[in-house]
Amino acid sequence: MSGATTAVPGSVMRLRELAHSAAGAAAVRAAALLGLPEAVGETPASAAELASAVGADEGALVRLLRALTAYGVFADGGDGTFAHTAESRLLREDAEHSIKYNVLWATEPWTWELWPHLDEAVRTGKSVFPSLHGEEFFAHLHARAPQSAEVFDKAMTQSSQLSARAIADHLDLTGADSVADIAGGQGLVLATLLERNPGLHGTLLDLPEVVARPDARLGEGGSLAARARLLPGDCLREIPVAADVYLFKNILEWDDASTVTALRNAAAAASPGARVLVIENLVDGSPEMRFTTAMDLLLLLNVGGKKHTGEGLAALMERAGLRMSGVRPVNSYLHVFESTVPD
Ligand SMILES: C[S@@+](CC[C@H](N)C(=O)[O-])C[C@H]1O[C@@H](n2cnc3c(N)ncnc32)[C@H](O)[C@@H]1O
Repeated sequence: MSGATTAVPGSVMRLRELAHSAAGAAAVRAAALLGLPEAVGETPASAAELASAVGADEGALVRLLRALTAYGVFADGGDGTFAHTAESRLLREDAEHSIKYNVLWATEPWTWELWPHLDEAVRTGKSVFPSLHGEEFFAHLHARAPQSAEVFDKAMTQSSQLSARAIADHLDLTGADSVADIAGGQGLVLATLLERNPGLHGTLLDLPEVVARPDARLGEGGSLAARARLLPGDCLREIPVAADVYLFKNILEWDDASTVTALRNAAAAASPGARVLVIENLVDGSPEMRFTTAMDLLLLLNVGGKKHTGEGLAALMERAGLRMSGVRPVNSYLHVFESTVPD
């Protein structure tokens, strides 16, 4: 090549990269599905070794690794070898803060079907899921995509692993005898709270398919089973549990009417003075706006829901008849909205 080169403006590159960002999502999903993060050990491995370990075409695998290294997922040793980075280690299932299932969940086949309909969802303000699949998202998942539902449960558990200790450090449950974790997934947060507060009893309410696969400590024979109750149910219909503290973590992400219904259902079951704590990452309080706003759009597409602003969430809690008593950060990205059930 010869002659002067004209630099492509940064804005052109940024917009092109944005338009092709599905390739990054696909690459990170492929790495996880191929088992590449497990195949790369503590010392750099050659492409040939990796291709043989994961059963891939070497030339194509080099291209995948090249794409991933451009995102900082794996490092190119420059001599035909590839090594782990902090990001690629998080894709290992055995990593301390693994987010492998978060990555798989965010890139499940159903997400690829939804994104092209974003303009339609923005026009209507409604989920496109029922018109595409003839049923609501969670019903569809449990009835027709049980493997995807399992990925979802594991993803939620991995997300909670990142914050459960901070939540237990943060929540002062002195004086409380009972806590109900509403839509608490497999119960990692509840188990952490019960371990931290030896006198506390807890109820885990979630959909039947989810409470059927609880955290091992809460299930039959588990170390906390004597203080735990597993309650299959639908919190949008009823929350049939009396507790001193009701916890809603990363669940009030439906349309506003459903969010208010869930909170009202808790208030209806509670005695005056019971605490209702909502833990969320916010679209106006997150240092990770690209992540939070992406989640916000995905929630619009799949359940017609949203991530909240701090003001918006507090307003919904008040609309449900709760008395707000404060908002505090739990860590760099989660906030706890504290309220009580009035007399
Ligand atoms: C985003 S996850 C959050 C799980 C958990 N609170 C956490 O932070 O790890 C949402 C949870 O809500 C549950 N869920 C969805 N709709 C529900 C409903 N109507 N009643 C009870 N649980 C529901 C799902 O099964 C899932 O476990």
